[in-house]
Amino acid sequence: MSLPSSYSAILSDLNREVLRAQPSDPLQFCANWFAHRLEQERSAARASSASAAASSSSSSNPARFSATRSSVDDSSMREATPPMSARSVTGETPGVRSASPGGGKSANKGSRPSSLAQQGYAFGGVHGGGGPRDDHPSPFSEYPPGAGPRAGSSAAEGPSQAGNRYSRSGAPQVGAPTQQRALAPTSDSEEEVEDPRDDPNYRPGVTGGPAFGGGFGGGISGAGGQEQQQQGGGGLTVPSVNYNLGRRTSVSAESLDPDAATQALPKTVIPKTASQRQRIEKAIADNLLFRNLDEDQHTDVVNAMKEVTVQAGTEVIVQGAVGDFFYVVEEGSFEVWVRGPPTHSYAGPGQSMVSQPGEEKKVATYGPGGSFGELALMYNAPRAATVVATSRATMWALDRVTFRSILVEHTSRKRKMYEAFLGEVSILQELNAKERAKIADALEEKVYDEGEQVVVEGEVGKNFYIIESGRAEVTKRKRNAQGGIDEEVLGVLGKGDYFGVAPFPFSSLSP
Ligand SMILES: Nc1ncnc2c1ncn2[C@@H]1O[C@@H]2COP(=O)(O)O[C@H]2[C@H]1O
Repeated sequence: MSLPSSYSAILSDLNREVLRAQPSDPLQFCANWFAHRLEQERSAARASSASAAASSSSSSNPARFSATRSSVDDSSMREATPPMSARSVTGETPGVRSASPGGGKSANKGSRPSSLAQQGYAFGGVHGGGGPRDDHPSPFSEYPPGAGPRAGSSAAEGPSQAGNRYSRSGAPQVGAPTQQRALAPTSDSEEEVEDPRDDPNYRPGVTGGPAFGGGFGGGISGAGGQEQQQQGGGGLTVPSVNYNLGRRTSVSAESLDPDAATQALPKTVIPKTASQRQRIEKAIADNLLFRNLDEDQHTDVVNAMKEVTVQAGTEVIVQGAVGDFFYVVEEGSFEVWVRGPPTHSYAGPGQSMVSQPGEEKKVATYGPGGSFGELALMYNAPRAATVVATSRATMWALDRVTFRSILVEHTSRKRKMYEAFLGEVSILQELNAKERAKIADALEEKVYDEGEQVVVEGEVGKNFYIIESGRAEVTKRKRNAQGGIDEEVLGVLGKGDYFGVAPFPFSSLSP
């Protein structure tokens, strides 16, 4: 009996990479390489099936974005629309309200994994800034059994301990669905994905930021060494988790095997009852990340989710560890703690250096519908914070490979979708393709009903809006002779026009 040729080919590729990289930790290198390869192949397969579906339907069905525009952007609207520059407004002073039915179907609202593609797959090293605390039990220890500082702790420790240390101070905000129309960077969105380095809390050694606020992201890691691989009806392939802490997690890039895209790739499928599926749907209903997915992606996500129940005091995520899972909270509450970098003091000649662990601060809380653990998965960075349950809690965990392959695919689709549109927006004309791609990542489509206010005169503006389709009136309140308030229409905006607070880097281009 001989080995399958595809397997031999994979091993040849791996051997080549090992020879080239000469890793000091070959086992970790191989683990990373396989995980990366799997992500690439799944992403390519998704992209390939999506483009096949798109091309097979393209004759009768224009691209989604065109279809969106055509539904509202009729010729009369175009004629009624003055040149963009003349009608563009900045700032929040005038009110802007939708003047026509919100056009298009909102396809992609959501996440902004801006640096994902830029980072490629260069895994960051695990750094020590604020290592894991040693006073909380964790059935999800991200250490190999017996190897981590918390190896001896018991998962059964109860709420009393957690109650003392982690008094919950507030519920996470879970955004309700809104009627939307314009495209806005999600700079103030709870579920925005940001490069962790942009976060004010970011500091070297504590990678990551609160990208999603109440949003998403979480990581499990093979359930504390309890589980190295999950297997489901469909042949699950979750690489071993939790086995990386303290190891350098770097992967050298390899080219994508073009044939891989056409191969049937294993997906993570964890068998579930109908009621479990319903519970997942309810838990993710308000999460922007999941709202963006197409039907297949949605199904893949639900299939791959694993139910996890923890006791109060459990550290689901440990700062500094390698992240393997993203979590959505179904029930219960969590606190997020970030430990700052350690300080070092030196008393003088002959004295040794004294190091103090960094201060730990509570930075967020989560409750039902909240999600966490996305940062490490999106940015291939160590966990940016410790997340601890403050009550008994039930979560749904999504493995790293499924999370990344779906998100990466989604990101590239979103970029393609908005590429042409953004190229036509006057304020963005001077940007290069890469800069426009970054903006595409940040866009969130919102659909507004006719008459609905988008920004309100006098209120502090947070977003920058570009009109994808439809029209919006710019109005200003004026006192009339009778002492009442009239709304004077200053202008009408149309497709490609923009208003609101222009974020860097194009604020300098504002008229
Ligand atoms: N201020 C914050 N800094 C870092 N992580 C945060 C913060 N607020 C919430 N989190 C969440 O805590 C998670 C810890 O694991 P991740 O770094 O994967 O993703 C992180 C976020 O989902």
